[in-house]
Amino acid sequence: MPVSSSVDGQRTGADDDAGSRPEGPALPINELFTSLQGEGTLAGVPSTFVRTSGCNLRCWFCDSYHTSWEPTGAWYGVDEILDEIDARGPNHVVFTGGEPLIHDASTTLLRELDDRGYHVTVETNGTILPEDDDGPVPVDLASVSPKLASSTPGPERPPSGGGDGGDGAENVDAETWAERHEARRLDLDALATLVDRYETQLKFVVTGPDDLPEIESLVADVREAATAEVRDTDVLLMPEGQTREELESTRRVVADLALEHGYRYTPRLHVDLWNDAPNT
Ligand SMILES: C[S@@+](CC[C@H](N)C(=O)[O-])C[C@H]1O[C@@H](n2cnc3c(N)ncnc32)[C@H](O)[C@@H]1O
Ligand SMILES: Nc1nc2[nH]cc(C(=O)O)c2c(=O)[nH]1
Ligand code: SF4
Ligand SMILES: [Mg+2]
Repeated sequence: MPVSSSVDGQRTGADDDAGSRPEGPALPINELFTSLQGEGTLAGVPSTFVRTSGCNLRCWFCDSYHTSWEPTGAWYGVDEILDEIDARGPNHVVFTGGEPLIHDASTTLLRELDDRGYHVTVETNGTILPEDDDGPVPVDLASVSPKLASSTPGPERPPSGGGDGGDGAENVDAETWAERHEARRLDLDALATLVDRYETQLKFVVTGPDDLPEIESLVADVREAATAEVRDTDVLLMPEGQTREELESTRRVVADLALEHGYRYTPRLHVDLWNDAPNT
């Protein structure tokens, strides 16, 4: 089984409560664990996962909604997070969330990880760039998952966990969040910049064949806007599903779509192995 740690939400208050937030660069951490990378081109590689709380989007299917609009966990100093990563074996680190790049201290952590020689994958929705006043930060693999129209929540597709949109920072109703999600979910300039700066995989969550026209049109737009090449095998189709049972009904359909369009298929290895258990 994957190994979780003391940085797994035992402290209280994933908010700005000065009493629980350490001085200096810090991140609200939902979970920190060691597992096999379950998704994408590095699937199967032992990796330390750092999952932050909070997100700028509200995908109805989010498998990590507890980090995004029901934030749990606590603030940890970047130094504490680095100590925990150093104490584990893997050279591969996966920085995820929530949306990890909404936090100012994400760039501090990423620069430190680069200095220490880790291979770092950033799992991001592609709406925010990993950069600060000192410029772009080093990332070994940008694992970008642009969100399609089929991710937008609505009355018939309420967000997982029934979240009403409260994200710890401000409380707005579900309808407002649906509008915000729709307005924010795609930023072509940010996607093109990620492709130009980093080794990038575009990892789409596919709910069914109706998603393919939007994927094809978005990939064409990114190719047009970016200078770097986007190969068909850099485009990954990932079946939507938080549980083995859900994946059972989507993965064959999505695998066939990948074959048909020449894109790459990615499994959700961790779901196959450990279903929807936390810290996996
Ligand atoms: C929880 S997100 C965190 C990183 C970032 N916010 C993002 O969306 O890319 C991690 C990965 O899980 C994917 N994901 C979330 N819910 C999913 C689901 N129900 N089925 C398949 N993939 C899902 C996301 O698209 C993303 O690739
Ligand atoms: N094993 C495992 N692999 C993953 N790859 C990306 C994940 C994520 O939630 O970002 C993830 C995850 O939650 N678990
Ligand atoms: S972008 Fe979507 S999938 Fe990623 S954490 Fe936010 S709500 Fe979840
Ligand atoms: Mg996950």
